[in-house]
Amino acid sequence: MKRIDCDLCVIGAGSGGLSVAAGAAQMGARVVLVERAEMGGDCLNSGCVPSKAMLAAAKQAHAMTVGAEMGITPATPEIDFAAVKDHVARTIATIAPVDSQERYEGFGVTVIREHARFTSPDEVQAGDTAIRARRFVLATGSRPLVPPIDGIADTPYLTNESIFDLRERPEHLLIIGGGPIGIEMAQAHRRLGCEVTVIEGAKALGKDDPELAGRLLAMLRDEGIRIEEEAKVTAVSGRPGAIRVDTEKGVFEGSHLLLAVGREVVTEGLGLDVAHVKHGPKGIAVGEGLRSETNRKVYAVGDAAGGLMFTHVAGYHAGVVIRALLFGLPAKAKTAHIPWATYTDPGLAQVGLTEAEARDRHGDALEVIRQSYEENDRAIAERRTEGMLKLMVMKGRPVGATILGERADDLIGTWAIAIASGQKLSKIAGAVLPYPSFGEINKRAAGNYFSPRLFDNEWVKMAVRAVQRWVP
Ligand SMILES: Cc1cc2nc3c(=O)[nH]c(=O)nc-3n(C[C@H](O)[C@H](O)[C@H](O)COP(=O)(O)OP(=O)(O)OC[C@H]3O[C@@H](n4cnc5c(N)ncnc54)[C@H](O)[C@@H]3O)c2cc1C
Ligand SMILES: NC(=O)c1ccc[n+]([C@@H]2O[C@H](COP(=O)([O-])OP(=O)(O)OC[C@H]3O[C@@H](n4cnc5c(N)ncnc54)[C@H](O)[C@@H]3O)[C@@H](O)[C@H]2O)c1
Repeated sequence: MKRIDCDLCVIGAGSGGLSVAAGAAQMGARVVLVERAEMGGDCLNSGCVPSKAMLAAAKQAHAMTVGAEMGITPATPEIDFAAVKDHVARTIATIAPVDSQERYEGFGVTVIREHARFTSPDEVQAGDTAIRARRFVLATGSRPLVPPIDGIADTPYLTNESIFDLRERPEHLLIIGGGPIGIEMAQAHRRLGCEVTVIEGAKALGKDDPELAGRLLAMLRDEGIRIEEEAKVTAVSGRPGAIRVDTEKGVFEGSHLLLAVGREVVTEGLGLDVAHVKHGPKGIAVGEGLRSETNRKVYAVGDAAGGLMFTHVAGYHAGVVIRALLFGLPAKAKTAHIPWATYTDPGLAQVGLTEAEARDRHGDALEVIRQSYEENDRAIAERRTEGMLKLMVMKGRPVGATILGERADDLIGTWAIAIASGQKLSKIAGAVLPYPSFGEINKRAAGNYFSPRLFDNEWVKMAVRAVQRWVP
């Protein structure tokens, strides 16, 4: 048995673990990083990257079918599904060097490619190496939840871990779950020539603003995706190519089944009880500082911490724990400023409070500003006017924003920065932006807050008249 003593042992080389290891090693800490599978974790190998690559191919295919109003004759795209998957694999391969073992070893990190588990509160075993560390970071991620549906054990199904390897086009993809995974995969597959049915037990995109999520769902239905809501699944059955899903709303039949019903945090096999690390079904029990309440040597980041499950959250967590671990400074992980986006076309993005949450918290003092894409010249030129920004404002400061439309994922960034830094709307209204850009939608919304205060204000009018009388 080899022995390593270090400052920091990071378990898991996904978005969270990689960020912690890179930051800590480059700032002088002795770091060991343990990964049992692919470097890069879920995001690179079976999450964000392959899903966005597939959506990009789908968008390209869709673009060929529209455009008559711009004078471009629509064409039926010929889709080579296996070649689309080659594009997905190439995308992963292009990004992979950034997360590679070699790169991390270049930072001075000792990388061990083994399963890690605690053997005591301050020691981890990985293969034939025992690692004693002053601090540990659990960045062990999550995996697709497989619910105990009747018949699931005998029915072939796909998850995000297998769907990107499928090289033949599913004739009819049934998707259980209308969250971001289900909805992104639904549009990608529909535009790549599959019949798609989404079976959702409650409301699809239920974590988003119901009004703008509802508009998006209507557009997806117009593209030919069947989305059944309030259809709780009672049983599944079938064989490859012939799947049946029984729900309280009826029976659905298709050729393939994708499970997209949420994630579960991986806690078993880690020796958490031996290490006295409290954990539950939602993940490792940590406080605001992401530190275990029962073993003060242990921190958890990313999906393992059981909160919002996004790559940028894992990266943010890394910054929080590095501050505490390396400099002993107090640090808290907050959530109010965390944005997210669903990368459909058009996209749906959120930061801060939704309208309903803001009304609950602020009551009548809340102002909701709406800005349609229809008034944006760039959106008109590109025939992408089917969008809307909803801005929740309290006393001149944004407290939430929801955007449905082209480039929603980029546009939400302005509001993420504004909310994180407590900026006033006047800063955004006063910004000079290039014309014609989609970004002007944000500026216009901020301007709308001030327009009635300036233009419908008798005091302003009186002041202007008075000054004009005296100006030479
Ligand atoms: C289909 C899909 C699409 C997504 N799209 C987006 C998106 O567009 N944007 C976004 O922000 N987020 C997206 N996400 C979420 C994002 O992928 C995750 O939030 C992110 O990967 C979490 O990073 P992590 O480091 O916490 O965990 P992971 O990336 O899961 O990494 C955990 C690592 O720990 C390793 N590990 C676990 N246990 C052990 C052990 N005992 N010993 C050694 N190694 C271990 C695993 O092998 C894994 O590599 C998506 C997720 C899915 C499934
Ligand atoms: N664009 C992005 O950033 C992105 C994309 C994909 C995934 N993700 C991350 O991955 C996480 C997991 O995504 P997800 O879509 O799997 O989970 P989710 O929890 O967001 O959605 C799962 C959906 O499945 C439904 N459901 C659960 N059990 C069901 C059943 N038995 N029958 C029918 N419906 C059922 C739920 O009501 C819910 O709407 C997300 O919360 C997000 O954090 C992010």
